[in-house]
Amino acid sequence: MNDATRDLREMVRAIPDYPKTGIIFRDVTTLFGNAEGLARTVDAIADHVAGHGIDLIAGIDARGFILGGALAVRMRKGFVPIRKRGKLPADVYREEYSLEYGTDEVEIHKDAVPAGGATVLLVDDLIATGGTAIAAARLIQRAGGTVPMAAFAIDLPELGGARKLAGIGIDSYAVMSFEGH
Ligand SMILES: O=P(O)(O)OC[C@H]1O[C@H](OP(=O)(O)OP(=O)(O)O)[C@H](O)[C@@H]1O
Ligand SMILES: Nc1ncnc2[nH]cnc12
Repeated sequence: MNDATRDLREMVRAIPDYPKTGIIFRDVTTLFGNAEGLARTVDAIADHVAGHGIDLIAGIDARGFILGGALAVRMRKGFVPIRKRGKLPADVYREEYSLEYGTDEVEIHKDAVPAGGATVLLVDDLIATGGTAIAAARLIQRAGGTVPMAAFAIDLPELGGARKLAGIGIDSYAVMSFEGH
């Protein structure tokens, strides 16, 4: 871990014994609320993915919209929202996935990827078990996109999400990681 990454980690608020789950909640509102924290997180991802032929950025509802939206502007790419069930107005594809507690569903517009396909960077604030990111990647693929890479502000490596993404051929990059969860 270099000094820059240590500074960013210190901007993430840890909430121990988060209600109902008992997890340490890694709160990015403090990171994104800091001008340097947000800009340097976005810059780190933009630098990492430069030269990989990304056509579009897809962000996951809700915290992935903050990072993905900022990154799309920084990279001058369009933004595709992957939303929780029932929010998108036009025809959708839907995937169900498991969380640490319970299940949820995400959707993408069927026409989110232009005809002929596109290389899409998947973005979210955090990867834990990987259930959300894998469901989102499937949606992009069903809409005709290719997903070579996914990028996160935070990885919780003990929960194995990045390994699961690698298992379906998606490289992941995280600006910082936290042991424990
Ligand atoms: O890797 P996983 O185990 O799937 O967990 C990661 C997901 O959990 C959080 O979202 P959450 O479902 O809490 O929704 P929110 O962004 O609306 O708060 C986080 O923003 C990721 O999307
Ligand atoms: N530990 C955690 N902190 C914040 N968001 C999460 N989403 C899944 N696990 C999380």
